[in-house]
Amino acid sequence: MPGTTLPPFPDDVRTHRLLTIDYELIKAGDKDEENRLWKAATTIGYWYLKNHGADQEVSDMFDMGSETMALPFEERMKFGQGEAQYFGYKKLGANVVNAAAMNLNTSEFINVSKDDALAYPQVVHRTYPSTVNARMADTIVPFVRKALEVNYAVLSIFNEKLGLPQGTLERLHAMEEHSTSDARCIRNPPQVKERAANPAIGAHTDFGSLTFLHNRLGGLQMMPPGHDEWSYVRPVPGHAICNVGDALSIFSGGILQSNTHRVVPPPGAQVGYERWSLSFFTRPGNSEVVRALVESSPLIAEAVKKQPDRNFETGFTAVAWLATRMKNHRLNNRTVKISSIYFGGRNHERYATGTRDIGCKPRHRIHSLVCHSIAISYLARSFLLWCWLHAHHLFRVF
Ligand SMILES: O=C(O)CCC(=O)C(=O)O
Ligand SMILES: [Fe+2]
Repeated sequence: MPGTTLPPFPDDVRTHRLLTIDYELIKAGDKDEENRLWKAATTIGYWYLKNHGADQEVSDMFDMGSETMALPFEERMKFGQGEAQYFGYKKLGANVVNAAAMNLNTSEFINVSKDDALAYPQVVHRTYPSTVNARMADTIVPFVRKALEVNYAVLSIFNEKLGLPQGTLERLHAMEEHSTSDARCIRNPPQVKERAANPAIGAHTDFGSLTFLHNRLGGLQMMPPGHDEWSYVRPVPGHAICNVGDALSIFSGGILQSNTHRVVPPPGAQVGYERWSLSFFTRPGNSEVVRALVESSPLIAEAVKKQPDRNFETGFTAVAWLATRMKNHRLNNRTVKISSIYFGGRNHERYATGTRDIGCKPRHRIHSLVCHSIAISYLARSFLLWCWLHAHHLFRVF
């Protein structure tokens, strides 16, 4: 990957255009740019971020990733994620990406905890491969600090827009509090088949609050609200792809959107290339409870009132919430669509994390009406058969 010339992203695949936010303008307090960021976060939950100033750190992190994946497999596995561990190395095929087909994912990654990086050489959660330790001070810590700087700037804008008391979101994600925040470098081996049935990372929403993502090849796809088909997110050089995760969406009473996405083999001529991506996930402090901040903001209280069917009280602390979500993800990717149902003139997709209204498309309505008609005629026939049997029985008795 590093140093390789990659084929361009094709022009003939469906993509979703994201707003591009300029981090230089955000830092300068530009109100128009803050409004554009707010629009992106409350409509689709995704945006590009340019001028983030992290290009060198990102490139160094990719080098760290390839050095780590070049270690002998047994060496990597010494630092493997156990059942309960979230940080460390995850081998290929450890998660299920398609519950029905029991397909396993085709990605491997190394997760480095924010707490371990910032405390290094002290160990807070766990130890890492030699390739990670060797780059802790001059690669990982600078990347973690940059990502945190970007994500805190974004959180402070959301805090103001949500009408929360100053510093509320920053406190919920306090740098000093231990958390599951981490940097993740992912490798997907080259694939032979474009749009293969087996996604590299199955459909999911991010569990935490904010994701700061960097990739070079296509393959990331999202399901924009109201759509029922996947769209690629085109990688743009020097632009991070940022998104809202479930925890922040819940804190905000659903005002901030966390959207479903997945990773499939790169499209077009990119398919035969190894795919790398790098994320920093900002997650709430371990002891913070994941629930809508209704007491702190009338705007959030109002939003929650308008969605009586959605549960904004998870009853979990952030650390327990992540453990539960991870367990589901490993056993069976429950954030994958479980079923589609049609009621009230709308189509709904059922996920383990809730039901999502995906709007109404005429062909779904027809499909749903046909299914309902078949079901009703089946029930009617069963009822008639039961009546006949019963009448026959009565006739014989009398
Ligand atoms: O690899 C990518 O482009 C996205 C990865 C992702 O969605 C994740 O790690 O949660
Ligand atoms: Fe993700």
